Amino acid sequence: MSRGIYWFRRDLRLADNPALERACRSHDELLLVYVDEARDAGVTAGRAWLRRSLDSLSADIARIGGRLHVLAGSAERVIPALAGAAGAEAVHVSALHEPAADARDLRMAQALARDGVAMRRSAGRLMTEPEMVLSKVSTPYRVFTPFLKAARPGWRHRPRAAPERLACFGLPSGMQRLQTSIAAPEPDWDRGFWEVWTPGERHAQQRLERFLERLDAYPGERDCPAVEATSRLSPHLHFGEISPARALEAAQRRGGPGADKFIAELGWREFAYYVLNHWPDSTTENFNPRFDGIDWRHDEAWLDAWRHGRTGVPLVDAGMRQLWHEGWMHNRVRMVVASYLTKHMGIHWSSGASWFMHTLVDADLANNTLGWQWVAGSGVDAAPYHRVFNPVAQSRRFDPAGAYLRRWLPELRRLDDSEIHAPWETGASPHGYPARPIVDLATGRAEALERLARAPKPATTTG
Ligand SMILES: Cc1cc2nc3c(=O)[nH]c(=O)nc-3n(C[C@H](O)[C@H](O)[C@H](O)COP(=O)(O)OP(=O)(O)OC[C@H]3O[C@@H](n4cnc5c(N)ncnc54)[C@H](O)[C@@H]3O)c2cc1C
Repeated sequence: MSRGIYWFRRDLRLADNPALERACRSHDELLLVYVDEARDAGVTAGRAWLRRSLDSLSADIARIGGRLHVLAGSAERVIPALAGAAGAEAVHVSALHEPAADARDLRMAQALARDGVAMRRSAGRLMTEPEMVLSKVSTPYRVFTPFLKAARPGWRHRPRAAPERLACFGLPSGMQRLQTSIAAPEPDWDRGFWEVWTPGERHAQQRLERFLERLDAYPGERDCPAVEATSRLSPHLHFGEISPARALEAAQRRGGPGADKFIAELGWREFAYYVLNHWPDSTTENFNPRFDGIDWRHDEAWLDAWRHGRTGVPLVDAGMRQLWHEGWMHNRVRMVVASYLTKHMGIHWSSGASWFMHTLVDADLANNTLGWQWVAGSGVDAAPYHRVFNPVAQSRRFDPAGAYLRRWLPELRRLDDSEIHAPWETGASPHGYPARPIVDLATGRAEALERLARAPKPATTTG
């Protein structure tokens, strides 16, 4: 009788999960576990999602005869102890493709090997192995378009069905004390999330199907925050409730210009992981060292106004309030709020990135870092620093009727379309909303450009 352990991480699904398929093929019985290591790491939107996603996965597993055990502790201790106590031959995982997590997997594989247990890692989270795609001179790509051109031919996919039955064995004796469950946030600040989201594999698949019906409109409407034109698959992809390959294959089957655009966006996710793997320091360091010399502003009151949607700039405030309420923000608005923080307010991108990591249900180290460094101008293939998004022009262009602003800023609901994007211009700012932007748009832009001009040019550039 061969026994294996399946350790779920960010692959919270049964279908199209190569690691799980391999585990089922390799053993007569499995022990299915999730190790909750972040119990003391504070409350985040992602954790609120995780709680429901694990409930959904547990129910799906139970339907096919298995059982998921959620255990508390450090995985580096829990997994080898479980393997030893259960007499498991192997521990199966999907690769995470985050440098720190991958280094830990390597340490764990070595520790397990000393006890005669194999660690089997399978791909599935990404469609591109970051190490496999290199330029002609064997260096990593720094620009998205050539990366996509090189990577995309390798994105082949044979969808895998979910296992029909799961034969599971129970926790070895003495291990029951590790069982835990993730507590609901207290107070229930996450309640707005569940008006728009349902975590879990089944809902991820349904969201994909609903999106495919609107795929033709995606290229034309994906920048309009008032329209539900994008897939909203990001939290499902982050937690692995659906594989990127499944989304790719479905879009390819559907075809058309919408499919090409959507696949390119999936490509940005691949690129973000690629950059993270080749430049692991980019999560904390400016990719472009010139940005180290910028005199960033440290202003808690400004940061607080930005976080809570009180800057006096309607599109920025609407975005930050959507983020707080839904745990998600439209991509166009993410760019605008990030630009306002880093350029107009002169606050370093890491402050915004860390707020996003706490408040987004799709908070993802790779995607978030790439997004912030891109907007700030400090990243790989970044927007040029002198590109300062004008939040009023963006608002007029992408939300001309102010529907998005009215949804999130009740104070401005009564303003007409000509006033709502920049209420201070006509003296229309209603009581209860800042009378003018915390940083004037023209002054903030000029100061941002001066700030960069003042930063000394480093003698050499890295990377
Ligand atoms: C400052 C900033 C921070 C961001 N932080 C995150 C984050 O923490 N987590 C996250 O998943 N995305 C992040 N993004 C990227 C992007 O905003 C979201 O992926 C997108 O809004 C999710 O909505 P969607 O699923 O409807 O996207 P769709 O347009 O339907 O795209 C499909 C999928 O492609 C991927 N994708 C799309 N755009 C990007 C992009 N620019 N970079 C990387 N992947 C992309 C996502 O996985 C997305 O779910 C950030 C962008 C910016 C500008």
